[in-house]
Amino acid sequence: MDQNIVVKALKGISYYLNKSEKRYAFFTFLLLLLASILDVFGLASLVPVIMAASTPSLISSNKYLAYVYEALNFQSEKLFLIFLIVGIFVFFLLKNMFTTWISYKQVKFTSEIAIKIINRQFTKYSNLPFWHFANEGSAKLVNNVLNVPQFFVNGVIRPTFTLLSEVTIILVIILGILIYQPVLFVILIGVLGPSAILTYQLLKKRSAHIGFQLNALRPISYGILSNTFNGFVELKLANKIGDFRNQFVSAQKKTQELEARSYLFSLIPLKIIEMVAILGVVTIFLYSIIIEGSSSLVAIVGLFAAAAYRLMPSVNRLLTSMVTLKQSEIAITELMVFEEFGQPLIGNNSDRPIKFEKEIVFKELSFSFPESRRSTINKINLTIKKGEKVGIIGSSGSGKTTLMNILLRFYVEQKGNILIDGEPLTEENKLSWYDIVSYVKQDTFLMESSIQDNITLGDKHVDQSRLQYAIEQASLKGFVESLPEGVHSLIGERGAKLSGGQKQRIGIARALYKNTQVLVLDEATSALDTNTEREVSEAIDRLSQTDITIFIIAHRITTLRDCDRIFEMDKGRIVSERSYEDVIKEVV
Ligand SMILES: Nc1ncnc2c1ncn2[C@@H]1O[C@H](COP(=O)(O)OP(=O)(O)OP(=O)(O)O)[C@@H](O)[C@H]1O
Repeated sequence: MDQNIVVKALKGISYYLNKSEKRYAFFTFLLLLLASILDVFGLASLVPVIMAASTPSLISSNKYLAYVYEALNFQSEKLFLIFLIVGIFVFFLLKNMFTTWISYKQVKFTSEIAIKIINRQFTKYSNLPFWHFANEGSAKLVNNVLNVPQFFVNGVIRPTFTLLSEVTIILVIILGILIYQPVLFVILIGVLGPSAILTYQLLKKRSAHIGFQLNALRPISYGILSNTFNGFVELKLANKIGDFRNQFVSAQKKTQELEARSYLFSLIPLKIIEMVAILGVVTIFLYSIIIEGSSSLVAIVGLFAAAAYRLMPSVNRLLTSMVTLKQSEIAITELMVFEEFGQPLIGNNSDRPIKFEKEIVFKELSFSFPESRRSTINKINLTIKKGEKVGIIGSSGSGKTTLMNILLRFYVEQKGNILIDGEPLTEENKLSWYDIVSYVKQDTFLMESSIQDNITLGDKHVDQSRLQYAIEQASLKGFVESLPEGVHSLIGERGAKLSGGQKQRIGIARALYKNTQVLVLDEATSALDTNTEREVSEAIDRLSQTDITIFIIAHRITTLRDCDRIFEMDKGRIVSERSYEDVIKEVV
């Protein structure tokens, strides 16, 4: 037996259990054990009753039956038989009610653990630092949050329960045989033991390999599907759907082959154990035929067959659980990845609330990406007064977005800092900062839901007057009023039913609905046509009347019309500071 995988599984499970859950798990295991013992007892009790029914004289000759007969003071064998048969029925009825109840308890407990793991996985992956997040890719993230916990429950928790109860039940039977029939014990151990070990050894490596490959394949299929449906328009026009289908089918083909092999591996143990049991019977028979005077062996054959008959399903379940565990080993490993992010975000709004009344200061701010040799942001010094509208321009790759990502804390500076009214932005006050800062990107995030949900990000208790204010300020009023269902109209997946300008104005409305004091607009109008640019510019005009501090990263100079100051970036530095008029003059 590979102790490692069992120990690893037990450690993996106990990692997720608190003290009382561990106690509960142990208690459930004891109940499971009791249920298995009752199972064996139930089957074993059938034999004397059937024998007594066919040969009533056994009641007086069998010392156990005779004892019960006397103890209960029965006067007629017939009545005693009826009592035994009804008794057996009642016993089976109660036993099955009891085992069903235990199964229910066990299933409930397992799904509670599953929810706990899924919750933790979600927390972990939503806490990942931004670049880890970007590196992982959404297909892998979905797999790790959704599939791996399920894989762990079905492939680790359930088989471990089965494995433990089967091991105990096998031990109980084998010990019983040892006491009752030592010769049979030796034969059983000699025949079943090595064959079980060999079967497991045969399947072990292959099983781990299957689990590993299946886990690697899942995100691939998901990724291909997600690309196909996200890039539907482009792929159709480029006539590439066929290629994507082929890739998907080929990934699925491998998955199906592996699933089939995995299923086959779950069938093999029973076949081998059955063959070995028959081989055992044949061997004992041959031995008794060839070696004369060993007729007592025939009785042993009968007993062997009976014991093997009861042991075979148990040994089979034991082996299948081990094979499943081995296949799911990867789930234990995968669940342990990024454990350092398993706790909910530290810091909360009441800890060290950010107060923003005066200024934002970028002080000697420097940042470089782990794999990059030069600084992407290089010693930036800037002071922005509250309520100022600031434009940031610069060639592609000059560091504009990176600078804003540091302001939004998706990246953390290596040197210098950003001070809000003198207080540096840190992990501790990040959540409080997020209360007052918003980001409107070129590709605004939109949910497949209503306009209201998209503006309030699914608020349960919507502040209607704030919603109306946000819609008006974002120049969405006319559009919303033209829709039959108003703010409750659905916008399609990722805003499929909206124009580019409308999408971005939803983003602006979202920022206004939230009590935003600092707004970052990234490439606000670069992807828009002239008409919608005018609409978005109108929304920005309105915003500039408020006391919201705004950073606009723009390629179109006209978007920056309302900016108080415009900074130009080059190679991670601020190289100039100008007014809109100066910039316009230069361009002209
Ligand atoms: N996740 C990343 N890992 C490594 N390098 C990155 C990453 N993101 C951006 N960079 C690099 O950092 C530099 C600055 O990128 P950034 O996106 O800030 O430029 P930008 O000025 O906003 O450009 P654009 O106007 O094209 O959006 C670029 O050279 C880019 O290749």
